[in-house]
Amino acid sequence: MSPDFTLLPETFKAVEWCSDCLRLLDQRHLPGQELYQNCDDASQVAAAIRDMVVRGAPAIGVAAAYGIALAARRIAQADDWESALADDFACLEVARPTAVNLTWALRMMREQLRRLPADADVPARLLQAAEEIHAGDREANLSMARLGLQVLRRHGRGKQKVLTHCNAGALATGGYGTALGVIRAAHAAGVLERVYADETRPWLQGARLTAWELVRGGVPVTLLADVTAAHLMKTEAISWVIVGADRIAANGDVANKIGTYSLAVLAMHHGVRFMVVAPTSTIDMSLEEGELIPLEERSGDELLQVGGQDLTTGAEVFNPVFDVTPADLIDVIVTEKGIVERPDARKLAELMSTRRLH
Ligand SMILES: CSC[C@H]1O[C@H](OP(=O)(O)O)[C@H](O)[C@@H]1O
Repeated sequence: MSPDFTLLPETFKAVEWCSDCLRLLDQRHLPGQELYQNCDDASQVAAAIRDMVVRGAPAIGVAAAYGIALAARRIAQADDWESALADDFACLEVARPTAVNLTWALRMMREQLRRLPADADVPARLLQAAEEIHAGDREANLSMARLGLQVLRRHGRGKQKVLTHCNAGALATGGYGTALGVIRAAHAAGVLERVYADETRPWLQGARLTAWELVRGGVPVTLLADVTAAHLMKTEAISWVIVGADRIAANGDVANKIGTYSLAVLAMHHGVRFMVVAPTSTIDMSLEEGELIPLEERSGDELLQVGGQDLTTGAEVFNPVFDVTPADLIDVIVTEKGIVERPDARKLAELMSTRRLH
């Protein structure tokens, strides 16, 4: 019997609606400080997404949905709501390019707006739609945690050691986590010996966020430099690499935090299984393959300003913050709608045509 790990306490909320504003845990200051930023309008939410106050594909989508709800509350009355909200949708849509959950959430909000009757209380109904997107993501996290635990049990015996990259936890989602949701469930079920977390340069999501989340959750975690991953797989019995995703193309190629592709190549070389955990809101069936996914490049300052030290030398800086892992390096994609082993275009199309939820 799987444990009822839905009861595991969450001691923080990355994204929270607070009566008349959106409260965001400012992830730029973790782990040292738990500071919050309140957003009153869509442009503030867009800036928070762009500046990574809030980050993580599902969390970005949830925040953007609340951004539209905030915009509608400020407008209050409109004869043509689509026109009245056009600039708000536009500023949110361009906040970050890779996580498809952003455009998915805004599409859901736009479809909801178009379905509303003429006499609807639009601000109230759009807030309700944003809250449903938020709740739906959390439910999806819990479904994926259960399904991912089944996969770990199917392929392994006893307590397992896993490696994760970046942060795909409660901080990156509507609550609980995708990759870290599976890891939390495995720990609660007694099948996890230890999580190894890559520091994930240059933004250090692993060192600053994943380590913080897992220690607070009582999950045994060891932090390592990204460059240590190869040695770890060579010397330790790592059974899985478990990561999140920002966009999955129709053929199963996965865009995720920079460094994920190299982990997949290392995992193949060392016989370590590779699991991607992502809600179907991360799957972009409009893109045939991963090379079509827009990969964000961020300021070179993220590499040059390290620990208060300025590493500027005049050298050019290349700072892509996502890469693409081809489907043939992925053993399983876990979604809330089901598990896809050895993903390919046919299997993903079949999954996306499924309405059932686990
Ligand atoms: C649960 S998806 C989290 C996903 O988002 C991260 O990127 P960023 O921190 O830049 O928003 C990373 O790719 C994670 O895997």
